[in-house]
Amino acid sequence: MTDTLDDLAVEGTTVGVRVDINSPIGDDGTLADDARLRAHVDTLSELLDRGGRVAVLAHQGRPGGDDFVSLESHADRLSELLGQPVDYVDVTFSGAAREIVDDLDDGDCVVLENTRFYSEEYMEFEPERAARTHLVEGLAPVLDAYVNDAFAAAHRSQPSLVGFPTVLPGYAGRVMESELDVLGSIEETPEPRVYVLGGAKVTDSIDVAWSVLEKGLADHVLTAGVVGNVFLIADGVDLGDASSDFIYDQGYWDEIDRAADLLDAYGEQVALPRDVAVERDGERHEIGVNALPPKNDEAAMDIGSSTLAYYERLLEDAGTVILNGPAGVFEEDAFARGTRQLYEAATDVETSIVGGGDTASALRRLGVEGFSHVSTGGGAALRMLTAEPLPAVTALENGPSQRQPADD
Ligand SMILES: Nc1ncnc2c1ncn2[C@@H]1O[C@H](COP(=O)(O)OP(=O)(O)OP(=O)(O)O)[C@@H](O)[C@H]1O
Ligand SMILES: O=C(O)[C@H](O)COP(=O)(O)O
Repeated sequence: MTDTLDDLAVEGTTVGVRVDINSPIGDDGTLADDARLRAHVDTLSELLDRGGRVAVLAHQGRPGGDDFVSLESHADRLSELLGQPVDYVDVTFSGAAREIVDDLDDGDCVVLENTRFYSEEYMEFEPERAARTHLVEGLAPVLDAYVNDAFAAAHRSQPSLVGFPTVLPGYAGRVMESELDVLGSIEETPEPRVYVLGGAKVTDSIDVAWSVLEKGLADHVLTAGVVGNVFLIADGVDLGDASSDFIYDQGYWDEIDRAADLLDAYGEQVALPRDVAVERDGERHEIGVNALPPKNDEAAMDIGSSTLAYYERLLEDAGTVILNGPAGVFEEDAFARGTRQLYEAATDVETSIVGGGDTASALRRLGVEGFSHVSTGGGAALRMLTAEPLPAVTALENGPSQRQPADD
């Protein structure tokens, strides 16, 4: 069990708070969506209201990407969301950063620079080694405690996630606590349990499928999106060149063999699309799998109506549904139907859990709501849904035993 904010004596304590505010960035290089910032408001406000001195740590993007930008606009938006000044500092662990953190007063909040501007933060380490990186060795001396609220990054073994709790008392923030609560007790959710695997992360989805079927966690796995297309090809369906080339170009061709092996081992529990939707004459056109390949070699962009009816029947009997990834190219109106209808059907299941940051924002855009839990995490949620440990959570659990008394 990890300690939470209930176990931390916050007043007068300087706390390094790792959040995940890795967000879409606009053409002007600033924040384009604040959903992930909103998620952390409860944790940050609680720490500030209880008299904490808060230094926010976070990453944005990956080196080389267009979204690999500074956290200045994130700090501006956090200031609006928290209703108090939030300073931004363009360094993370230098002498200047230490001085600013050391000078914080009770209730002050500062956002330090993008942790990934420092090369070690984009590497994975064992916690003890991560504790000896420049970031952790530089900053830890001016911190009294570490709070990890970055559930969405908890599958990474990077210094800001596993190094700090190895040298400082570590606590789960409110986002982390609620994610661990819900996703950590997957085995206790009502059965039958159905996993819906869509989207474009084929390797991750096949890993999840193997794992949940092997562990007996899933009664059925429903496939959709690019994942469904890979399974169709693995099942011997000729999807045509457009879809096949797409899968090849995305580097997923070898996954077809893994999907075929999975079908050999667990075929009866894995549901495949019965029809797909393509674009023909500028409109959505559905084709049954027996009539494939498409005559004009159009790409399969969504699951069709027969598949939806079939999947809805399987969901009617489910006690729990766990969904990750859209059923089609939801960004285009004509191909959003599969995602909207399938996810809407899932809201009727007793326990419905959605993993995947992109999926969550797709659902917001499509106006689908009513799930038991929408996770802030993509990869992290997937990993937890297979009942695998997350390095950042393990580091919190194993951290220094020294704990401070809670506030009175
Ligand atoms: N049939 C399809 N052909 C091509 N692209 C597709 C198809 N179905 C879904 N997609 C694409 O998959 C993408 C989303 O998949 P992804 O796996 O990244 O979702 P996610 O799991 O919610 O993401 P994350 O885990 O990062 O939060 C969308 O951009 C969508 O257009
Ligand atoms: O957006 C995410 O999934 C997390 O912030 C982790 O980001 P990463 O995949 O770049 O490590």
